[in-house]
Amino acid sequence: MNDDINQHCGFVALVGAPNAGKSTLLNSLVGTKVSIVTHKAQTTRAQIRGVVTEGDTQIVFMDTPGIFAPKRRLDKAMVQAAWSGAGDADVVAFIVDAIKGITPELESLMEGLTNVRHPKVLVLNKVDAVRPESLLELSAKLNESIKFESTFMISALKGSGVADFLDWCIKHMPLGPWHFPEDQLTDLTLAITAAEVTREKLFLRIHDEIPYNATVETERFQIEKDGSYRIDQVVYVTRDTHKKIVLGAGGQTIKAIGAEARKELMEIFEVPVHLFLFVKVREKWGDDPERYREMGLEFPHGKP
Ligand SMILES: Nc1nc2c(ncn2[C@@H]2O[C@H](COP(=O)(O)OP(=O)(O)OP(=O)(O)O)[C@@H](O)[C@H]2O)c(=O)[nH]1
Repeated sequence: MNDDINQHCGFVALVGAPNAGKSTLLNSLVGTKVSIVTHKAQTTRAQIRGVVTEGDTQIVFMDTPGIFAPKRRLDKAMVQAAWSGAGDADVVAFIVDAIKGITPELESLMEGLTNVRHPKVLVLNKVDAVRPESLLELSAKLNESIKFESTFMISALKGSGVADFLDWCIKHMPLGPWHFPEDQLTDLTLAITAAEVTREKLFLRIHDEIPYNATVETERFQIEKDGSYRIDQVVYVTRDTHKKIVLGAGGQTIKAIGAEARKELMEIFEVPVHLFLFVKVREKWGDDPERYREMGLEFPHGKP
């Protein structure tokens, strides 16, 4: 048993531009799949947490939604959620896509970051795909404009440098009782995890035909007597044409998405999974404040 008095516990916010690799890093840190990863931007909507416990220390990683210039209401709520996540953290890890380098988007992020008073570290990601010289140059430039406690060069995808970053975080967590039991990897409910997995499979299969406002919700999550899980989910789209795309000819596409999601869910939960997918049209959900509340997103000034 761990002695409460010696426990350390803290929050690390993973902040960065869309597609910088935050979800990939989180998965690598936690060692299992808790946050969805796709090749498209803005897939992370709510704050997903992964928990790492090592020795006396527990770290709660917050995978913030990509912060970018807000256009629609949903985007504004996402940006708000991301920065409020950073404000609550003990350490803010700024994840930068080293392939892209400094972009106008990154510069505006850096402006926001200067207002965050918590200790900040720079994490240059995707080092597997860039030349070392350009990495050093990028690191020097970023360190000139922001005071980072430390700089890490990592490949979240290949795992290199991730352990050093984790060690640093472990050493910098304040004294305090753990928030989660030792074996808990994520505080997401099983239902949300299941929805995230299906959403990932949906977007991986249907790249460009449907917009990002398609969502997946778990309507029923039941643990059966034999220990297996029965999961009913609805894929919500905004148009009838999108519904047809998701279903595919003779229901082929949704069947394939279901099969992939089910396979992965069985690997994650380590029990047999019965997955039932439905597709429904719900118009303009992107402008419906209720939906944001369900996702845990707050609005500035209390209303959209
Ligand atoms: N080459 C390379 N690609 C990476 C690395 N880390 C992530 N990627 C790729 O970058 C893309 C985006 O990764 P995500 O982890 O989804 O990025 P994110 O920052 O969570 O994105 P949002 O949720 O949109 O904010 C994916 O295609 C990843 O495979 C890395 O270390 N090297």
